[in-house]
Parts: sequence; C-alpha cells; structure tokens
Amino acid sequence: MVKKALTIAGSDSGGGAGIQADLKTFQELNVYGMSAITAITAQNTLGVQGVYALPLEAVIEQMNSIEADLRPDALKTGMLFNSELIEAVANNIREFNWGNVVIDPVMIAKGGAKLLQQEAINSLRETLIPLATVITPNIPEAEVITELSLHTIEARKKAAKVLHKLGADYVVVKGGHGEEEELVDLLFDGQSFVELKSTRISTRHTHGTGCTFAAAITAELAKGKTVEQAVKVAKDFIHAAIKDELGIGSGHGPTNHWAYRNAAVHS
Ligand SMILES: Nc1ncnc2c1ncn2[C@@H]1O[C@H](COP(=O)(O)OP(=O)(O)O)[C@@H](O)[C@H]1O
Ligand SMILES: Cc1ncc(COP(=O)(O)O)c(N)n1
Repeated sequence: MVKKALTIAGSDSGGGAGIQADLKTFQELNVYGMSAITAITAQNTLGVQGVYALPLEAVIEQMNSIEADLRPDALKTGMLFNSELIEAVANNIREFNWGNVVIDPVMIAKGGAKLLQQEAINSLRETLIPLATVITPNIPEAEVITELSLHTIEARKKAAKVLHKLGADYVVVKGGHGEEEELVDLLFDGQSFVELKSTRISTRHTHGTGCTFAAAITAELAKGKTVEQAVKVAKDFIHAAIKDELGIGSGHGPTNHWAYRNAAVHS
C-alpha cells in the first residue's frame, strides 16, 4: 500500500526549505507527498524578500480536501506564521484525528527573517505541542519555547524534559546551532535519551536543513517505522544532503535532496 505524507507549511520560492524541501524529501523516501500551504515566501539563498500569509479559509479548505479523499499516514507542520493559523491547523488535526504528527516549530529563517510572529508562541505551546508525536526544535527555538539558555548538552536535556511535559510524546533537540565540535541531536521519549552524533560539516549551504530533517522523520513514520528508527534515517538523510552539496546560490544554499539515494546506491 502506498503511504501518504502531508506537509502543512510555507512555500519557499527558492526550493530549498518549506513545502518544496518537504515534498522532495517525501519523494526520495518513497512516500506520496501532499501539501497544505500556509504562506508564500519570496525567498532565495540570500534571504526572504516577502512573506504573504494565506487566508485562514484557504488553509482549512486544503486540509478538508485532503481529509475527504487522501487521509495522510503522517504529517508535519513547518512555517505557521501566526496564532490564528496555528489554532486553525491544530483544530483540524484534532478534529480529523490525524496521527503521526511531526511539529517543526519554525521561527526564523537562516537569514534572520521572522517566519512566526511573537504573539504566536503561546498558541504553539498550548495548542500545537500537545498534539505532537515528535517535536524537532533547533537550539534557538527550544530556547524561545522553554525560556532556558541552552549552551550545554545538559541544559538541552532539561529543555527536552520541559517540551515533553508540554505534551510532545518525543522531543528532538537538534544540535546544528551548538558550539560543540561534534554535532549532537538529542532524542527524548519521556524516560531516556538517545544521542545522535555526527561530524559537523563545514559549509554555508544549510538552507532548509530543519525542514528536510523533519520531513524525513514524517516519511518514515508514514511507513510505520518507530520514532527512533525514523529519527535515525532522518539524521543519515540530512547528513548526506549537507555533505554532498549542490553549491547553488550566492548565500546559504540548499541541501542536496538526492544525496541519500545516491549514497544508498553506492554504499
Ligand atoms: N554543519 C552541519 N553538519 C552536519 N549536520 C548538520 C549541520 N548543520 C545542521 N546539521 C543537522 O541538520 C539537522 C538540522 O539542524 P539544525 O541546524 O540544528 O536545525 P535548523 O535547520 O532547524 O536550524 C540536524 O539533524 C543537524 O544535526
Ligand atoms: C517557507 C520556509 N519555511 C521554513 C524555513 C526555515 O528553513 P531552515 O530549515 O533553513 O531554518 C524557511 N526558510 N522558509
């Protein structure tokens, strides 16, 4: 049976992050990809030139159409922009009883542009996080949600516990923004931690890494993998995508979404 995954996120005209990164990743992992677009960004590797949130009805209607005909086996959320959108998306996920929910709490683009309004943080905490099978904050996002300062692995473990208490079944605090030479993503299931370690690749081409990582988790959950299995595949997927760089654009270039497939063929 074909497995189906849905992304509820913003469009990145540059193709490296958002909806575009998610659909490419679903496709690479042999899962049928669907989308409900929340906002359109005019964006390239140099930054975000414009943000246009879609009307609420447009987002709700996209989700309704999917529920009526193509129920997803797993879904992820990315850029949700404001509290109205967060509340509406959360309501629909709850009403449709959609499972395998991956929340990537996107806040700021690599170039510094705001992809989530400050007023939306409470909605994120109270409405969306309780629906999460997995939440995947980077360090700055985890700092905003937990109001902790996260310079050490120990502090990040504390933050993971707070995020679990807020209602996420599993928490991945990603380590890309950390200061350690070795890169550590922390997976917490409410009881114990798994440390996913990798070398830190020296590159500026990391546009869309968070989206791609969360999309790979979503695709694997759609196939029925456990969260731990899914996160391990996602870590390998994003590592290959960063390592085998495309080198396009003059700023923070996109990752290589077909690198994992090629690595799998050649290894
Ligand atoms: N320079 C890097 N080398 C290897 N892996 C990286 C690098 N930067 C990020 N990653 C991986 O990419 C994923 C996303 O990382 P992170 O930068 O923390 O989040 P975001 O892209 O949301 O800011 C994580 O799995 C992280 O380990
Ligand atoms: C539409 C959209 N969604 C998300 C991101 C975050 O991307 P990154 O993974 O680089 O933080 C982005 N730049 N644009």
